[in-house]
Amino acid sequence: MSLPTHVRLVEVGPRDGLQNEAQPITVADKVRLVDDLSEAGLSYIEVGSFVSPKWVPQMAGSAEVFSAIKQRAGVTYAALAPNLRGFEDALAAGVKEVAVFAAASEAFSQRNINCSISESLKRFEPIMDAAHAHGIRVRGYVSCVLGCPYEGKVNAEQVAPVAKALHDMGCYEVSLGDTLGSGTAGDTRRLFEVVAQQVPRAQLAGHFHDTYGQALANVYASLLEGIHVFDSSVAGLGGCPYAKGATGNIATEDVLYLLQGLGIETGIDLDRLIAAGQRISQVLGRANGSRVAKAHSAQ
Ligand SMILES: CC(C)(COP(=O)([O-])OP(=O)([O-])OC[C@H]1O[C@@H](n2cnc3c(N)ncnc32)[C@H](O)[C@@H]1OP(=O)([O-])[O-])[C@@H](O)C(=O)NCCC(=O)NCCSC(=O)C[C@@](C)(O)CC(=O)[O-]
Repeated sequence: MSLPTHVRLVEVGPRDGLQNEAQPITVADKVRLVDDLSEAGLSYIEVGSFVSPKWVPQMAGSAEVFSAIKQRAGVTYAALAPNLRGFEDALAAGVKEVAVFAAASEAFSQRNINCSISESLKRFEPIMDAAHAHGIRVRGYVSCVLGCPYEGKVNAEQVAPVAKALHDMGCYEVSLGDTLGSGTAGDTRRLFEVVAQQVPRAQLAGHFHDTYGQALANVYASLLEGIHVFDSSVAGLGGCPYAKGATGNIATEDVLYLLQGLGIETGIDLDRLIAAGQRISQVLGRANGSRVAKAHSAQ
């Protein structure tokens, strides 16, 4: 399969990245991050989550963040909603696109959203109805597509029915998440080959954590499988509160560098993106997780 000429990057740093930080982060710092990212040319930014603050305290100020960001034309600002309550809160905050999130592993589903996979899919149905009524687009996630922190190996055959269920209920795109970051390029190719029998490749995305250092190879393997949407996190921020030891998502800077080397367009300015990542890393007082940003600042 030939490589795409254009790739869309879904920036999940403000949500998937910051949700895992133990220290308090001010609304102003979150807003600055989102604005820096839109100014760097990201066209899709996951800004926050409308989840229980008891489960993920760091996302508690998401409505305030939405009301303070500079919303640029052509940029999608999205939020996670685990249930109808979350969807309604997102709607009240002016959110125009939401994401629902299921898992391919029962144990992770219980730890993350306190219900079984089938209960979660039932819970999403009223969200889909309400979203349809309000003209809101819904993206879907499947976590633990290549491994589960509680159950170990996850087969592509476990992932495909969950992805299909999300697609069938109206998610316009389903992002397959290697939450644990343990998958290899071979696993990734097989995953897309199997899932693409149920959901068109053009409606699938890759979401890779870099715990085992395989994320960039997995992006390349996905490109070879005809996937052209990837989730990534500036400065490699994050992890998952319910996947102990999992590191951040693949750094947006590193994916962008790979794509530029392949002549694939994204519309993102690498220098501005690196500056955004450096700034949030300083705010958090942690090393920048992007290899490209580190190399750039060493020059
Ligand atoms: C789904 C629930 C709410 C179920 O949690 P529950 O305890 O079963 O829910 P409940 O309906 O029994 O409600 C319990 C309390 O939460 C409140 N509540 C109920 N819903 C909401 C809401 N929407 N917003 C705010 N508050 C809410 C509700 O009002 C009640 O408050 P109380 O009476 O105790 O004061 C909970 O498990 C939860 O919020 N989980 C979120 C977990 C999460 O955000 N995980 C991280 C995102 S997923 C991820 O990172 C993976 C991904 C997407 O990046 C891909 C990958 O890498 O794999």
